[in-house]
Formats: sequence, structure tokens, C-alpha cells
Amino acid sequence: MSKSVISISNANIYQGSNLILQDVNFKIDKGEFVYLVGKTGSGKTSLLKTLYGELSLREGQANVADFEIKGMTWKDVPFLRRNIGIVFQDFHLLSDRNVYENLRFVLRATGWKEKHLIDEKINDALEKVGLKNKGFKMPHEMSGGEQQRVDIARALLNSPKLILADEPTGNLDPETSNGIMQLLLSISKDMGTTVLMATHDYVVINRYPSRILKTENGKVLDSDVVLANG
Ligand SMILES: Nc1ncnc2c1ncn2[C@@H]1O[C@H](COP(=O)(O)OP(=O)(O)OP(=O)(O)O)[C@@H](O)[C@H]1O
Repeated sequence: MSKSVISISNANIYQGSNLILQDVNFKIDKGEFVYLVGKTGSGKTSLLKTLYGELSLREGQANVADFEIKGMTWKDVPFLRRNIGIVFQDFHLLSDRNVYENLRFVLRATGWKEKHLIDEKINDALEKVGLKNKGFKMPHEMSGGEQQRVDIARALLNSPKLILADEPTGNLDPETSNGIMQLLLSISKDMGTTVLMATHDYVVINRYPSRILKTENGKVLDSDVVLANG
């Protein structure tokens, strides 16, 4: 079996009838940390949505966390999502419940029932993001950086092979962004989780250099391929 966590080939990415990205080909291995950059509207979110099953893949092939994306139906999506953590720019926390209940909601929705296992997973995820014992807090009682950590804890709950992050530092000040970057980098390095992160933030990229995929003129360019070709 391949060690790629994402393998996409000859893929065309659509929004409705509009072709957004053409002939997309790349592989990302276990534990790799990869940036996804490109101008506004160039297709970063569309590509991520295709990888997490929000947009269907009509042409080409993609294997994501051992799931064949092509031909997947809506009922297959929850099974894919159990192997993927998704982190958003604007956190997507439920504002009417505390951190613990936000995390429990995800575990129950992904099939967990036993209270002691649920508690164990929540405590473990909160500890990983530096928010141990903060389960009682309401989202509005937390800073943007803390809410982003809760969002990352939520993404980690099911021990995913892959984290897809869509501009996770987009709403944060530079110092808080650094903390979030160090957390995401340690998730890939220490836990062996693959991270693909869309960003506009070149300060972050320059500070923490890594492989870059770039959406440009309907194509995805790969810094690894550019380097390999000199
Ligand atoms: N729901 C939608 N229906 C139709 N077209 C869409 C939809 N969402 C995005 N698009 C179009 O698809 C193209 C790519 O958008 P996408 O959001 O993937 O770009 P992006 O690179 O993520 O942009 P940004 O950096 O602003 O988030 C744009 O032309 C956009 O207008």
C-alpha cells in the first residue's frame, strides 16, 4: 500500500459548471506539512473541499486517507471525515455550548457513545492544544487564538491521518499565528499527521518554510517538482 495520504491524479476541479483547476496531480506523504497558496479566487478552497468530500470529483482520481474520492456518495462522506480533521479560518464553533460540549458533539456525530471514551478523547485533544481543563469555557469567553486551538482540538479528536486547514491563521495577530503554526507543525512532526494548509500569509511561510503547492491560472504548481527540475 502507498504511504501517500493524498494522491490526486489527472483531476479537474469544478464549482458547478465552472472548471476551476485543470489536470491536478500531486502526492503528499504521511507526516508531511504542505502549504497551499494562490491568489484569492484561484481555487484553494475548491481543492480542499474536493479533498474532504464537500465537492464531488467528476474527472480524475483522488485517494485521500485511504478513501477513493471519485464516485463517493453522501453516505460515504462521514466515513471519510473520520479520517480527516478540518480546520477553518473562522473556527466554526457552536456558540451556544461550551468547549467540552462542542467536542462531544463531533464525537457523537462520528459514532462514539461511551462516556468514559468520549471524556478521554476530549481531555487528550485539549491537552495536545494546550487547553487542558478549559472544557467549561464558552467560545465567547475565549480569545481568537484559543478558539482556533479548540478548532484544532476538534480536528484531532478522531486521530486523523490528515488535517486540512483553510487559512487557520487568517484572523489572528502575528504572535497568536506563530503559536498556531508551531502547534500545526508539531502535529505533523511529532504525531506524524499530514497537514495541508491554505494560506495567504507569506510571513508565516518564510518563517516556517516547507513544500508549497500553488494554484495559478487554473493549475496546481508544486515547489517540489520545480526544485527537482532545477
Ligand atoms: N459555491 C460556489 N459556487 C460557484 N462558484 C464558486 C463557489 N465558491 C467559489 N466559487 C468560485 O470558484 C473560484 C475559486 O474559488 P475558491 O474559493 O476555491 O478560491 P480560493 O483560492 O480559496 O480563494 P480565497 O483565497 O479568496 O479563499 C472562484 O472563481 C469563485 O468565485
